[in-house]
Amino acid sequence: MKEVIKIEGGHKLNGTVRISGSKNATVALIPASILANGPVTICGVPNISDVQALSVLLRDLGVEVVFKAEDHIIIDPTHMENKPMVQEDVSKLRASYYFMGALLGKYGRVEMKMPGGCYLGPRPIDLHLKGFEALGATVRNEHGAYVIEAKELRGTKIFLDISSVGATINIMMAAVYAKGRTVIENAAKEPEIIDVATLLNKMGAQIRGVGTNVITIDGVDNLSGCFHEIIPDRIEAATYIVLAAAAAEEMTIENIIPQHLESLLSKLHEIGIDMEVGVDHVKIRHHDGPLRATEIKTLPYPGFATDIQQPLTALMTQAEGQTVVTETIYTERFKHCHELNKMGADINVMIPSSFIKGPTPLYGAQVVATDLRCGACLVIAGLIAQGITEISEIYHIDRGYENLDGKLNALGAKIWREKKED
Ligand SMILES: CC(=O)N[C@H]1[C@@H](OP(=O)(O)OP(=O)(O)OC[C@H]2O[C@@H](n3ccc(=O)[nH]c3=O)[C@H](O)[C@@H]2O)O[C@H](CO)[C@@H](O)[C@@H]1O
Ligand SMILES: C=C(OP(=O)(O)O)C(=O)O
Repeated sequence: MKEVIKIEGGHKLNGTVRISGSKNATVALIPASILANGPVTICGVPNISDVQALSVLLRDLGVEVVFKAEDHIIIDPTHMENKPMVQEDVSKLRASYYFMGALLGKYGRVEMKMPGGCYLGPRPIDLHLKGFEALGATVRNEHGAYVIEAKELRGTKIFLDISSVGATINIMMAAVYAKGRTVIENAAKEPEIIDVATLLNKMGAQIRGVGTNVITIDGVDNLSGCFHEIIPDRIEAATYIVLAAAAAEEMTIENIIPQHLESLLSKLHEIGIDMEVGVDHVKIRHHDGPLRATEIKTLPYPGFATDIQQPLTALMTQAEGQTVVTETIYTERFKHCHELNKMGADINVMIPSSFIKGPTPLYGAQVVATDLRCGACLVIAGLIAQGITEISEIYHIDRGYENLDGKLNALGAKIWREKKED
């Protein structure tokens, strides 16, 4: 039996939605916790399947994991054992690659295969591996698994050819116990990287420069347990903001950091969305009259996030004129366009761009969540479509959106899950 999400479109949304802790921060904070030599408590942990998958990986390594209250997790690595990572669990998500940096940093050895996660075109990890090698590790491939080992990790200067989020975090984790100083140049600047460095510094690490493109890590001998609260999820926030712009009368999105969303908010202002930005919330009101088409180019933070272009595409089907989305991070990240066309959209993809002609009415159809943010895009399209939309492959959506159906139904949407024969 497989599960699908069904949405009856056309219901106007009203009310307030609270944004959960950041998926992309959480999935790095959890592996980073094993670098401590005592229990780490993290609060604001979203209830998503990526977190469940990571807790299985932790328990495989003998780490004690306790879920407390609603959103607290206690991770105690005191009795952990470094052994090869179980492939089936590793391939469930992208972020399992953070165990490479964390285990290498703590034990000088890690053995695991390629991580999973959304297929957005090729997603190599060469920059992570080059970074580990620069720190003194050897990397070899044994029967399809990476074996990364080092007698001693030594600080050095590492220039990233691409400012990769994953490579920046992974090298930072591998370097916290290295001898001497590591400098990462052309480092990524995403807010989730700052969150991970904040956790590591609370444990006792010496990391400076996060949020700029030069990060300096001075190796230390010991890291201790600590308490940390995760930043709000800027991609979940963006999804609900776009969804409100598409389908709400009046909706407030709360528990957000508006500075993390500036590239989106300025784009929404440009296309004519009526919004009020507060210290920790955004209020969106129904827009009378046509939205303006625009041009969007995805870029590393603080530029327009690639994870947001897919949800935004659903809204842009309702704008007057032609919107052009150009992907510079994952040039093949356009599968959602094909699904939207099944619902009546008029989108032409010529990699690395999509050309969205609007406005086009959307109609309920059977569509596939080919990846996480494609799923978010189809949910938004389903909310404004006439009739019923059925979305399959929804395990992608559950990787990154906490209680999506509950949050939307509380706002007045009609969304539910059904089991179907395979
Ligand atoms: C768990 C997590 O945080 N996922 C996010 C993270 O993914 P992830 O960390 O995998 O993305 P990266 O920032 O590493 O990727 C950026 C670009 O660099 C390339 N690259 C990356 C590493 C490498 O070794 N070699 C290489 O060529 C990638 O193919 C891509 O074109 O950042 C992406 C870009 O903001 C987001 O879409 C993902 O949601
Ligand atoms: C691509 C994403 O996730 P991951 O890197 O975990 O596959 C995403 O969050 O949009």
